[in-house]
Amino acid sequence: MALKIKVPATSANLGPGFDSLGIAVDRYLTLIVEEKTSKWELVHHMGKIYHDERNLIVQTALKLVPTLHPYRIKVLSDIPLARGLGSSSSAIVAGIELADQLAGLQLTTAEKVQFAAQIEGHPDNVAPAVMGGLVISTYIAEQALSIKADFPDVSLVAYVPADPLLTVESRKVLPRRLPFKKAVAASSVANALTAALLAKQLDKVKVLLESDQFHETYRRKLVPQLAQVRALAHEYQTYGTYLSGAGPTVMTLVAHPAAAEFAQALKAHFETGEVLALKCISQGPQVTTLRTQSRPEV
Ligand SMILES: Nc1ncnc2c1ncn2[C@@H]1O[C@H](COP(=O)(O)OP(=O)(O)OP(=O)(O)O)[C@@H](O)[C@H]1O
Ligand SMILES: N[C@@H](CCO)C(=O)O
Repeated sequence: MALKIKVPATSANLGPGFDSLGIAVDRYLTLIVEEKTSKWELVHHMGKIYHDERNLIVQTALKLVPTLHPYRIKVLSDIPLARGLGSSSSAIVAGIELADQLAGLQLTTAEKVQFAAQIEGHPDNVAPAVMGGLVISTYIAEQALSIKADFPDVSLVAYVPADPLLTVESRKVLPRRLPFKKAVAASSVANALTAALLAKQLDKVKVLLESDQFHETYRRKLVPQLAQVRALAHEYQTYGTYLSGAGPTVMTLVAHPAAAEFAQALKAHFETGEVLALKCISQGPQVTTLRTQSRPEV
């Protein structure tokens, strides 16, 4: 028997919800856990990602259970790496599910989010990767607290630039401090956006999603495509454009009937990069047991 673990991609921040808001989207990291081996062996075609115990998936699993026996694992992914779609969070959550399954830990959802957030450094991507849907997170006394909600029924169109941008680099341009008045104003925009999303008031979502004062101002020099996508989006029936995670992906909420046309317009506008039609999904990780003879569908 082999084990299959499938973890969704995520899009964090949603404009002003910096380090707090995130959604799960329909791209996946998939592990096929095959057989016990003498050393960890990760079989993949993902470029400069470790194939041995230094891999983030295994590192995470070993942090939970240092004595975990090594396995050969096939890793498949359609999540672009270091592009703002939560690839590292999916790897961390996959590592937690791996340890949970192999060692029979029976971790709770809250324990998985807490552990994943400790490794990732913030809960906004890992929480929806564990829980699915739209998740609003914070820390209270160093404990991650995450609330899952429905996301409005809209299409998501992502413009994924060709060049990667590591989160660690994109965080370096952020200010170390914000003046009190500015912090109050910025967090009130985030509060109102959360309310508008929950109340499905899409007309208000648009202006709030595009009024972030925490990070986009500082990061726009790293991602000039943000302003370009936003300007183009204003010509279509859209509900706001934001920098997905730490960038460089730029995400737009689009009314279903306008999604294909807007995606075409993005493709025509940019000579490089990729345009992805996505949707928010309510399911978190899926774990299934496979018969070894059958070829797994991924
Ligand atoms: N499947 C994987 N296996 C092992 N390591 C991975 C995997 N996916 C991502 N990583 C690691 O995570 C790094 C990218 O993480 P980073 O936080 O910079 O971007 P991201 O998670 O894709 O985007 P964001 O956090 O902005 O949504 C990769 O360079 C790699 O080191
Ligand atoms: N909130 C994080 C998401 C990327 O990990 C950031 O914007 O840096």
